[in-house]
Amino acid sequence: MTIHRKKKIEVRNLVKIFGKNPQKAISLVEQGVSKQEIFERTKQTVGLYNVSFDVYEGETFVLMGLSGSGKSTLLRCLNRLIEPSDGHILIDGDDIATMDDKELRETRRKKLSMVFQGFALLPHRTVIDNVAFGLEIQGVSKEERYPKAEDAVAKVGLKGYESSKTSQLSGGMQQRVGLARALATDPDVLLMDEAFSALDPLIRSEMQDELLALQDKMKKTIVFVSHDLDEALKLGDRIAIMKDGVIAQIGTAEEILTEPADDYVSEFVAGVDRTKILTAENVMKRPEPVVSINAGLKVALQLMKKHGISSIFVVDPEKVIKGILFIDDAVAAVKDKKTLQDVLVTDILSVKPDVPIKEIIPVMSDSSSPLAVINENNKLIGVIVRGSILGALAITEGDQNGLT
Ligand SMILES: Nc1ncnc2c1ncn2[C@@H]1O[C@H](COP(=O)(O)OP(=O)(O)OP(=O)(O)O)[C@@H](O)[C@H]1O
Repeated sequence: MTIHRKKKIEVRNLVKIFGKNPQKAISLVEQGVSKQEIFERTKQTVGLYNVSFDVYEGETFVLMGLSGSGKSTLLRCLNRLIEPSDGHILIDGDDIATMDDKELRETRRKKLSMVFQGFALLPHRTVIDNVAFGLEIQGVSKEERYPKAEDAVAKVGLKGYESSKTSQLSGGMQQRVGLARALATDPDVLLMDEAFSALDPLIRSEMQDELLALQDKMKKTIVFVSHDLDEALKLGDRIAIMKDGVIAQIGTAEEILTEPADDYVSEFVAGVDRTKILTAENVMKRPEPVVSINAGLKVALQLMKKHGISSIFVVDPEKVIKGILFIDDAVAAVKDKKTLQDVLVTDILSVKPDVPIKEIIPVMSDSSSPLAVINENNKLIGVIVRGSILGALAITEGDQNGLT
């Protein structure tokens, strides 16, 4: 079944050249001249070149890349804080790039909100006033502003702090105020520019968790700029890796880790702890062979011998897992004239498909049995053996993280 998701943002052939003579720079980019050389020859900076991508409704899309790769420029083109040199940016099908001032103001007001790294708060005003301020500049009446601001303050966990001055709050709390101010207008699209980069690591991680929890409920479309790969992998439904003003790859965390588009992306993700990102689903094999609970021991034994395996999962006709049969038990049972049911081990190791490998490795290293991957109805959907994990991590024998 194909799921058709609504495109919220469509970026087409977006170009941004900083400087007075963009055309000269564009013709050099087209000839494959590097960004550095273009700058040396023309004094024009290639901010973005021919960038195209879609962001789906309800998606968290992360723009990721080294300093100067064009992330902020791209984000700021989306609400035209930076004017694109060329290309199209459709939001719900309407092209931001060609709107007149009035249409642009209206679209920003109704659909877009931005959260900045430096919080951009008014330090001597209270929390509630800062949040309401976002609504005030949109022309929302005072009667409407304050109830909306209170809702937003509660959403980000700052209930009780409404009358505190923002200058007296910690960095994490200030960023919550920044987030509340952006949420108060109930935008469809949140643009977040390195929103958590100024926070220390623990608070930052807390804010990331909070955003994930909020997003679970709000289902906004979020474009999030980060130069931190761990943050990108944690937050992004999909990630665009940028290099020198172009997108090197777009994909889910798993896609980027397992199928990097080029050497640049490979190097970029080389240091990532894959065990945190890859899940049971990414490393499982097809559950074959399995044996039916209604089959005899002899059939089970034949299957194990034919496939050279020492155990086999036993399922009912609906593929619901019933247990595991070990070859030694099966051989003994045939001799003793027992049935499959008599020697079936029902206490099996199993995981759900979304469990990270990090949690699976200790389980596997304590046991030689394969691990069953089951869905919410207890149907067997995959099997994990040690080799599948090692293969996915592509680690060498001397470095098996407790798997030996
Ligand atoms: N106003 C400007 N005038 C000239 N060049 C600019 C301007 N803004 C950005 N640039 C250049 O455009 C390129 C992309 O910059 P941008 O700020 O988008 O990168 P970034 O990936 O967001 O980096 P960072 O993480 O450091 O913010 C850089 O080479 C930068 O020097």
